[in-house]
Amino acid sequence: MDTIPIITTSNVDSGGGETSPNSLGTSSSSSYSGQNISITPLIASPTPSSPTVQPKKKSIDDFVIGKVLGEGSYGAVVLGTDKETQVQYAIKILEKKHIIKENKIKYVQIEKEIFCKCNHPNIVKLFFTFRSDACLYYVLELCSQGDLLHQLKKVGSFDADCTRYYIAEIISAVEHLHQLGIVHRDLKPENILMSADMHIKITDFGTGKIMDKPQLTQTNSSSSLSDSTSTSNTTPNTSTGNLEQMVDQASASTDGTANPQQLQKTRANSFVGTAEYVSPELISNKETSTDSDLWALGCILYQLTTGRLPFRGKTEFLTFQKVSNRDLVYPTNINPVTKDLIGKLLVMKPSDRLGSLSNGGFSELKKHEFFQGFDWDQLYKMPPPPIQAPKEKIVFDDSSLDLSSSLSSPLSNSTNSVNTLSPLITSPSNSSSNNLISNTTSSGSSSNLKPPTTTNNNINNNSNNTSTNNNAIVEKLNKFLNAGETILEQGLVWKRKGFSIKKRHLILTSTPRLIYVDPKKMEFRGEIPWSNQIKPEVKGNSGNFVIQTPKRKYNMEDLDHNPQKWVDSITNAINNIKI
Ligand SMILES: Nc1ncnc2c1ncn2[C@@H]1O[C@H](COP(=O)(O)OP(=O)(O)OP(=O)(O)O)[C@@H](O)[C@H]1O
Repeated sequence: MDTIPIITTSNVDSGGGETSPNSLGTSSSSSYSGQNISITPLIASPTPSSPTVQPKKKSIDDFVIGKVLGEGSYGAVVLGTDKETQVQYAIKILEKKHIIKENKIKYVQIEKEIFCKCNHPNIVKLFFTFRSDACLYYVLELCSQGDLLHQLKKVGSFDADCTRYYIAEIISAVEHLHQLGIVHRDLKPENILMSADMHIKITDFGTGKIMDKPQLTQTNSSSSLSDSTSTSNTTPNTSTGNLEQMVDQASASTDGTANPQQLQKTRANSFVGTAEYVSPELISNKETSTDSDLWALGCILYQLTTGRLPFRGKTEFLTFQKVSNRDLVYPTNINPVTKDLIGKLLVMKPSDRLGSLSNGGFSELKKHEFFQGFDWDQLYKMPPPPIQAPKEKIVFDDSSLDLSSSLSSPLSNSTNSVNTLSPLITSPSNSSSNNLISNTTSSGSSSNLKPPTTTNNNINNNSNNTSTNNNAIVEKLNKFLNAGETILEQGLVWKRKGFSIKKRHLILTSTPRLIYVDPKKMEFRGEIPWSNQIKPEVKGNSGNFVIQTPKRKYNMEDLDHNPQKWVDSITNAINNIKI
């Protein structure tokens, strides 16, 4: 069984939810991964020059909250500017009630512990944590250039220099994790963010695993453990944790859904990351080790080089089958050295993967011909090369063409983490209904859920302007309509209430009614009471709008940055009723 031991670290949030500056500073000039370099100058601008010197306890009131940067399964991430220093951060807001309801306590705790342990220029830094009655806040290093997938999509695939540089940064970060005994378990371009100066920053440790023992390094002068590995001396503690206490306190004041049985189940279940990057050993026997990350690394190298996912079926089940059979097709004109490295990472037997402790470790991986002439010691001093496509187009043999694995396919707009494997493996029929198309549609980016271009039409009539995708969405929304009712406007919005930010599908109906639903679960969440006094108004220029009712103000942000459409549609609906 896949258990997740918890190691209590000295730098984990103090009890009582006090502000807790990350203990990064304890090794501010530490050597990690054997690179004797100072961390501080490498922190991407604009980051605090001295994250350790934070005498004052922080709270959310110390930050000016800006736009929503993204949404994860536990909550939203917003831009936050420290009022005192003007430094910008990404603030992850986790709703306690939601964490409890979704049984995510352990995952939230693991993520925080891993953030606290890490001290590497290519891993997102956690600077502060604090809490309010309703939320937990993680103040993180801001990565303003989106994620690696976003960068890859801009050019299709990376040229050799670019691939080598970014793979080297990923390797350096993964080596650091493994030296700390941390397995990421969900490495993929979406979890690799980009800083303002275009360095990669690995994030999303919610599915990470802290091994009982940190991975021993190879006998190699350039592989000493970093200062921060001293946390490995700490006592494993599987029963209590400050975060748990916090959430327990919260549960006392909510609906008390965090019953022990549920929590135990969550702990016992094993997250497997994302189908396309999952290693064969996880599929066959739910085994996970640092070697699983090497498989994912091979997948990422393939993806950056070719612009395609190495293993991609039309459903998760078919993807798992491809992984299990190592059903891998290379472009006909792939560089043989790159192909060799991919082949040595995508090896079925985990311990035979290049970089595995039993196969030379990271020092051997770094010596591969792919990195010939690459000065690892200079990695953090070199400016990143420009992101560009190779001069020669990547060519696949036509017979191997599987559009579903292409980056340009809408299927690959977003790959979603999946929880447990067993049902998907044993039940193909089940898996086909669980495929990534539906996952992507329900939880994917706004680009997948573009609203129809026309407004004030009966969208249910499937006008010519409406894409197939939109029709499918509208069809799904039909269940929220009353008899004879049609949709006047619909689209994804961020709905803000205090510091709670939720993604909702807002629907204006012909009755008229303004209802909002959970777009992932497709469940009704509420209704904005309609009256002729309702007043919609655009706020600023970043997609925000408010709907003022006699009793309450609803703050929204249109994900397509077209708040005007809501103001127009609502105003039209009011006028039509008046007439
Ligand atoms: N440090 C950051 N800087 C800038 N944007 C960020 C940062 N961290 C997260 N984001 C944005 O917020 C989104 C949500 O991040 P979060 O870590 O909460 O969840 P996730 O990685 O998408 O998925 P999940 O936690 O559900 O597995 C990211 O996809 C990214 O767009």
